[in-house]
Amino acid sequence: MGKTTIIAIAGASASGKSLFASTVYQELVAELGGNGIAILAEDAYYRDQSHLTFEQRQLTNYDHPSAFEHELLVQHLEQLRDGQAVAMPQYSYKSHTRTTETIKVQPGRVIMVEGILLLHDPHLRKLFDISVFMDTPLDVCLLRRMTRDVEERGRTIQSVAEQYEETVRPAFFEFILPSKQFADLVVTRGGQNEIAIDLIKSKIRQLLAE
Ligand SMILES: Nc1ncnc2c1ncn2[C@@H]1O[C@H](COP(=O)(O)OP(=O)(O)O)[C@@H](O)[C@H]1O
Ligand SMILES: Nc1ccn([C@@H]2O[C@H](COP(=O)(O)O)[C@@H](O)[C@H]2O)c(=O)n1
Repeated sequence: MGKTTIIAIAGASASGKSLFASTVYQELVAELGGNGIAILAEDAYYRDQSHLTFEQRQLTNYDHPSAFEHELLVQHLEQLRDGQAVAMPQYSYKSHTRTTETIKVQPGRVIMVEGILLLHDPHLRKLFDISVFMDTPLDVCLLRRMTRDVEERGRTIQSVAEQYEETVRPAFFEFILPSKQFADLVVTRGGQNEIAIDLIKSKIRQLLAE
């Protein structure tokens, strides 16, 4: 196998990172088959908190870099780059901790990883060959997060609003927005920007053909 290319997709919560990454992945898998492309989520690397009570887990700041086990993500990306499969943790937003399951991720010519603080961490940045930043207005992100977190993550509108004010918005300005300078490609209109999706797909097709 040739050199592995690692593509990072960063940006605010609910900016469309996961929709963007999964659209690129699914469309290429439908076209070329699953071999050669792998996809990881930074959220899977939230620290395990199974030793804490649910009430204690609710106090964690999930928008601060310390909430993530980036050391493990770095290790897994390095292993994938070196041709070894990894066991990606699985995370539950409802219980605020990892589940007991893991998913086996096979190495590929192209690895995509998406998450809010990927470009903030210099150790991770060193591993990325291509960095994308989803530049979606924060009010649009909040509205999308409100719907998604109530429908999919077991939250109430009030809890989403409180968390947004307390940690999500401050962390956006402290950590996420300043990391935009490290992106190669800045994408507007979230996970449905077809031109940006096509650009990344073309790049991946080209890498897979080399
Ligand atoms: N361009 C878009 N138009 C409409 N809805 C979108 C768009 N991009 C993302 N969404 C929706 O917004 C929500 C958050 O998107 P998601 O990809 O989960 O964001 P992130 O991974 O950045 O947190 C999801 O329900 C997704 O389907
Ligand atoms: N237990 C948790 C863990 C994370 N969050 C929030 O998730 C956001 C990051 O994920 P996205 O898919 O939205 O990028 C982050 O802003 C955390 O606040 C949470 O609410 N609970």
